[in-house]
Amino acid sequence: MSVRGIRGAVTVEANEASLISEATLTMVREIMSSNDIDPADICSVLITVTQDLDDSFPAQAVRQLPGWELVPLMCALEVPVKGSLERCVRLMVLVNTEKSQKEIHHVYLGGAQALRPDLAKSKV
Ligand SMILES: C=C(O[C@@H]1C=C(C(=O)O)C=C[C@H]1O)C(=O)O
Repeated sequence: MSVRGIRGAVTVEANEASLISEATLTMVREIMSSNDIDPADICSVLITVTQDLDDSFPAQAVRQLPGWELVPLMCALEVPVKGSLERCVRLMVLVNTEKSQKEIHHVYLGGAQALRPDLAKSKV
């Protein structure tokens, strides 16, 4: 068993709490299903948001998912690099798994696919 990191990123249509929650949960569900993860095996989750998303804490939505009550969550601001992708929620999930690094599926959705086209396309 090793600790592996799984990355996710998704863009949000507008700075509204419901849209931030919806996009974040879509990304979380896709990470969980494509990597066959049980929330009890998650060590922690770091969520970053770009500065233009200030209508809610995405962690509050994630915590409502069944089985996620004890998963340690943390939100932070993404590095505000000039000209970088707007309205983006990023995730780093640390999980205990038997999978190798190559077997991990990272999830880039919507406009965030442009961040890592190499990962967005590949399903190892
Ligand atoms: C390219 C991304 O955006 C930024 C750059 C990263 C990188 O170069 O690896 C990782 C996270 C972000 O700080 C991404 O989210 O993948």
